[in-house]
Order: sequence, then C-alpha cells, then structure tokens
Amino acid sequence: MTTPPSAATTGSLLLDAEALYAELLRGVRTLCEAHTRLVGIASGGVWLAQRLQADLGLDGSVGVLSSALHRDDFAQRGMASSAQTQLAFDVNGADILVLDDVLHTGRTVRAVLNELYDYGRPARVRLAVLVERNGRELPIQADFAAAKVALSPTQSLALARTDSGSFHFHVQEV
Ligand SMILES: O=c1cc[nH]c(=O)[nH]1
Repeated sequence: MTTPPSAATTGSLLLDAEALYAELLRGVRTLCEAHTRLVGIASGGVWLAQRLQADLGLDGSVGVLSSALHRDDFAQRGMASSAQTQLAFDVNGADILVLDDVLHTGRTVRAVLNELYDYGRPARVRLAVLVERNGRELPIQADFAAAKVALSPTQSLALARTDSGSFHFHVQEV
C-alpha cells in the first residue's frame, strides 16, 4: 500500500479525489495484466473502473457488481439499490480486479464477492480502492489503496463532483 504525496493524507477534511485517482491509476498499472478484467462496485466503483479502463487503453466495457441481493441486512432493508450486476464476460477462470471508492467495513465487498461467485469461479479476484478507512468488520483488505484515512466511527466519507468536473471526498458526521 502506498500513500500519495498530497494533502489528502495530512488530515485535511477535503480530499482531492483527482490526486487520489492518479495514484490509483499508478497502482492499478502494477496490478493489471493484459487479461485482467476491471469490475466496479455500484455505485462508487463504476466511474473508477470506467476511467481506469480508458486510461489503461483496455478494450471492452467494464463489469458492474451490485451488492443488493447479498447484503447481510437485506431482511431489514430490502433492495437498498436498483443497480444491477453486468458481467459481459465469462467469470470462470477470469482474473478480476474489483474497484471501489471507499473500503470501510468490508461488508459490501463480502456481498459483491457472493454476487460474483453466482456467475462463476474466477481464477483470481483482487481489490483496489481510492481510500481505505479504518473500521473493518470482516477479514477483507485491499490489494491497493491510494490513501489510508483514519476517521471516527461517527464520520463517513462522501464523494462529490464539483461544477468543474473534479471529484472530492468530504468527511461528514453521520
Ligand atoms: O452486506 C452489507 C453491505 C454493506 N453494508 C452492510 O451493512 N451490509
């Protein structure tokens, strides 16, 4: 794991997601092989996967994984999202790099892994994220995180797009 040389890791409450993206691109280049398939977790990981796919010059469309059907709180919340999984390739034997904006408890990653395995048995699955924050509740970790941020349990990270099209993370009290 690496830490970007930007204000994003200095405790600033405003993280420059574009700087983090540049760092993520650098890390993903080291993880990707020609046959690697990029798959974004809906919704925050999909724009990442699409930008990476374009910036890496990879052919085809990225995959999308929805956690909706496998959430462990499905019984209480029902369908928390209308996003649908789209995997236009054979998952069996595939080398898959899952992308998300923030890794927090690990529950969403657990849910999308269950979803992924409904489609087949990949050869390998790895995870890259823009931001890894504290608060893991499952034995899940990222293979690459552009930044690590320590927040209190009452805080969350929200991604916002500015009028100029750049992205920022804001720390919010929940
Ligand atoms: O399964 C899940 C996924 C995200 N958040 C949860 O609380 N549960």
